[in-house]
Amino acid sequence: MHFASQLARACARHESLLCVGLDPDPAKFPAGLRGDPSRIFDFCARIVDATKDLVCAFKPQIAYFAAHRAEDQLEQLMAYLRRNAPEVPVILDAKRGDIGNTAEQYAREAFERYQADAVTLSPYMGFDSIEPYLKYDGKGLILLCRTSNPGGSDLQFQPLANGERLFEEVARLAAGKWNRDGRLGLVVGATFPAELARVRELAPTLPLLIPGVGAQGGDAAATVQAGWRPDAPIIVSSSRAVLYAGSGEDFAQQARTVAQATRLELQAAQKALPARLS
Ligand SMILES: O=c1ccn([C@@H]2O[C@H](COP(=O)(O)O)[C@@H](O)[C@H]2O)c(=O)[nH]1
Repeated sequence: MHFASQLARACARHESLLCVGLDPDPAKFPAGLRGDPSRIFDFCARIVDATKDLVCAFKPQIAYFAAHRAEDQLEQLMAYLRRNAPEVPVILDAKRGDIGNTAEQYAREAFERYQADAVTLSPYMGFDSIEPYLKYDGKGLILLCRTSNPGGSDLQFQPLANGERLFEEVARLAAGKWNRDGRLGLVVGATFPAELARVRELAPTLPLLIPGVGAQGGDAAATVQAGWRPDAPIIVSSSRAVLYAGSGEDFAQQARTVAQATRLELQAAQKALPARLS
């Protein structure tokens, strides 16, 4: 199934715009698992079980697995997600970007090895670095546009000859000539609601993956206001605030409590939108 359809179904079925980011850091694990990289899968599986009915997507971040030589546990987690939460699309956060023949290998990694439904990519090497991923039918490609970190402005805010800023050009390309079969989306940080609104203007229907609520301090209500429209999906991602909500035996229950609160905050913001927007 097409990534956009999977996402729309999961959003509707779970009445949720929330994505839980799976960034497993053994140093932050609860007592009993703490400091043990061989328990990465176990930790993530408990979080998945506790939140799978509350989310529109999961987003494992590949670095947290690779850094601990735990790619096998990422494979195990992807298989677990397919078995236990088949209705929830999985976005592999890998931020890949390279020349075509290397990109082919990264695409194979994301879509064949890990069987992700979508992958995050850096667009700064141009369209030929994106093209190999398009060979995988139905898969979503989510391009970095206006990232959530303060240093994102260093390059993404650079003005171009036409007066627009670089992130605006990325949004235009993704909504226009690069979006050959409607499978592109954009990453925009919740920490910059004004730019989020600008990206929504330039890319009125593209799915936006929005990290930055929770630990980075982005405002959930402002995010919905700036980015969500009924025909314009947003995927609001939170990792640490959910994963490490508790450090005791009840950590998964604590994660659920925070995920549920964030989901409800996003729902309330949807309902508060003026009728002309919703
Ligand atoms: O602009 C971006 C793009 C990606 N990320 C990733 O999202 C999560 C955020 O984690 P939190 O704990 O919720 O802050 C993490 O995996 C980043 O690599 C981002 O933060 N900003």
